[in-house]
Amino acid sequence: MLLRDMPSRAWVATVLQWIRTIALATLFLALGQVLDSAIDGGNTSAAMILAAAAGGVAVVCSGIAAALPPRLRAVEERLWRGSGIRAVLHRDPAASPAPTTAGRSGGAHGGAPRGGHGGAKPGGGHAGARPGSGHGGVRPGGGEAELLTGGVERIAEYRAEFLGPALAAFTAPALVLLLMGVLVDPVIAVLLLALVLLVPLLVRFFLARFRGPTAQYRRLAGAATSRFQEVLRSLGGLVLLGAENTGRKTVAEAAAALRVQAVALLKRSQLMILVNDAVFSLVMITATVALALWRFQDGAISEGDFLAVVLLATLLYEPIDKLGRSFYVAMAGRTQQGMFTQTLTTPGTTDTHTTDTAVSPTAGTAARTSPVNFTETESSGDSTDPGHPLLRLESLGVERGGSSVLSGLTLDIPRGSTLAVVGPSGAGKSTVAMLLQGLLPAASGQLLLEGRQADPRDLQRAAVTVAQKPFLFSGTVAENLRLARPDASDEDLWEALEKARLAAEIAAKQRGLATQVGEDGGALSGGQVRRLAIARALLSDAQLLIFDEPTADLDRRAERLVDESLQALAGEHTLVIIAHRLATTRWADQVLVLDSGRPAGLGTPDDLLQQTGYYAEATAGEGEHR
Ligand SMILES: Nc1ncnc2c1ncn2[C@@H]1O[C@H](COP(=O)(O)OP(=O)(O)OP(=O)(O)O)[C@@H](O)[C@H]1O
Repeated sequence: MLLRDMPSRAWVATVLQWIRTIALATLFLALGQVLDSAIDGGNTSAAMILAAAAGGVAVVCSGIAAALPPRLRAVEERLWRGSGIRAVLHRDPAASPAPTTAGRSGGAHGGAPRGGHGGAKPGGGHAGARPGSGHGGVRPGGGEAELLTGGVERIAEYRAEFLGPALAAFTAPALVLLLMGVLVDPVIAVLLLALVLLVPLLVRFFLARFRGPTAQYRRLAGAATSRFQEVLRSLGGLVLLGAENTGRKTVAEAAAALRVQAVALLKRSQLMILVNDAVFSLVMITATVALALWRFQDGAISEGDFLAVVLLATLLYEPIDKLGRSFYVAMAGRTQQGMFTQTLTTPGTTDTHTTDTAVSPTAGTAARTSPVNFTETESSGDSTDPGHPLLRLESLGVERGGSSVLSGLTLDIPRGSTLAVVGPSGAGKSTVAMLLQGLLPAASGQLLLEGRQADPRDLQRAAVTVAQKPFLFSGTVAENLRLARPDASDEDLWEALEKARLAAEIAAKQRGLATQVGEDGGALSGGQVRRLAIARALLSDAQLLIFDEPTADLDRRAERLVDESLQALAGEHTLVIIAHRLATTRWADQVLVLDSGRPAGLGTPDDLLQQTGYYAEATAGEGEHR
């Protein structure tokens, strides 16, 4: 357990602690010799020099061993947080960076995360890139935000500051007892060994007792953060509705639940400290003194040996002492590490269309316990099979919340074609988008990607969704674009902007690609934000680009520009456009009309306009309102 999680650099602290233990044992043995020599009237100087030297080594090793973990902790924090952020980013179809090659400091299993791809499932239902949600989709959910902040700190503390010293502390008794057995008295050493062997049993007992409450505490902390974020995000709406108190109550309830769990956890911690200090150390010292007295009275050991044995015993309860002091660090760190790996890198849950590495879908237990186990897989991005349409849907059905929301959907989406999906509210348009992006499973029928049965991971890699309100990070235009391809040159960025019909407007800005934008767009208009998201999606090299109501809430001019930018992609890219405004579907190759979860029409815009039905009626209605 310890070894698997331990970063390789933490071994330095472990080795230093081992040297310190041997030095301290040497010091105690030398002090025993000093006492014996003093009693016998012999020369004590050699033993005193040895004691002083050993003491010096112990002090130096302790100093270095104490200085190392905080540095390692900073490295671990950076790597884990980087890995988590990348996993979240990769979930956003419009923000899927190609892999970087950040450093790797770990051993075979326990290394720090490297810049690979974390699979990421829509975090606890809050953060997924739900195409129809109208949100950017990249924001981490509350639980994930908690993981990426406090969680990462706990993980780094556990891996960098607990594991190395803990391993040293747990193995130190073996060294001490060996020295005691060889140099003082094997009988005392063997009997104390029996007592020391109780430690692993105690550790198991407490681990089992703490695991549940710690995990529960972390879950509640995540839920509280999530509620808080939700309330913050919807504060404006809540105020308008006069419902601030509801928001306040929600947060207060989550905080109260967290408080109760925190108190329960503290109580258990106190119990642990009591067991450590009052029981184990007392038992250990009493037993050692009793054994030493017994052996001394039998004449088996000298006064000096007696002193050495008692002093050496103080090194024996180091493991339980360490455990008592840092138990919470270990439990919190392990729990967070497990949650981090599950939430941000669970195999088979996401990782969009990335171009060269991905989480192994078959990753085993080791992979699930550490986000470092990214395996290289082949890109699915470029493989094309001209014999098949890019996507084929055969009698597809989808269920949500236990009810059928889509059924009997059959259609082909050829490579380079544009499909517009239209229909009244609740017809199932977003459901189709989620299905095509691998975010919802098919309940019936089949979905073929290039002629092969597509599983959600294939679809997540192949498709990218540009959400209705794309999320921009605080940073420059270039930084926001490079989320999709970190190694893109400025030329690549301009090319993508050109295709998205945004290049001229960015070039006209004083700072060009270095123009600062923010979460709300900053220097950009709503339409420009959407075209920036289109450019970002283009940079990702996805096979399928899904646009979720790309022109919703835009004025006519902005709508026209976004529409032009989409048209410019037609033919070269495979597009699926979820459209409210039918004007944006006029140039589509085929239009799918949905009604109450069933296909109510499929054809070219012209064909559908000739027929009576939703498409013709809604198009006419739109014309009247313009
Ligand atoms: N999370 C969910 N759980 C259960 N049912 C859902 C869920 N989300 C949507 N639905 C239902 O699925 C059906 C299709 O919803 P969907 O969001 O795909 O419609 P839509 O055409 O995109 O609607 P809109 O234009 O209003 O966004 C609706 O009946 C809706 O109530």
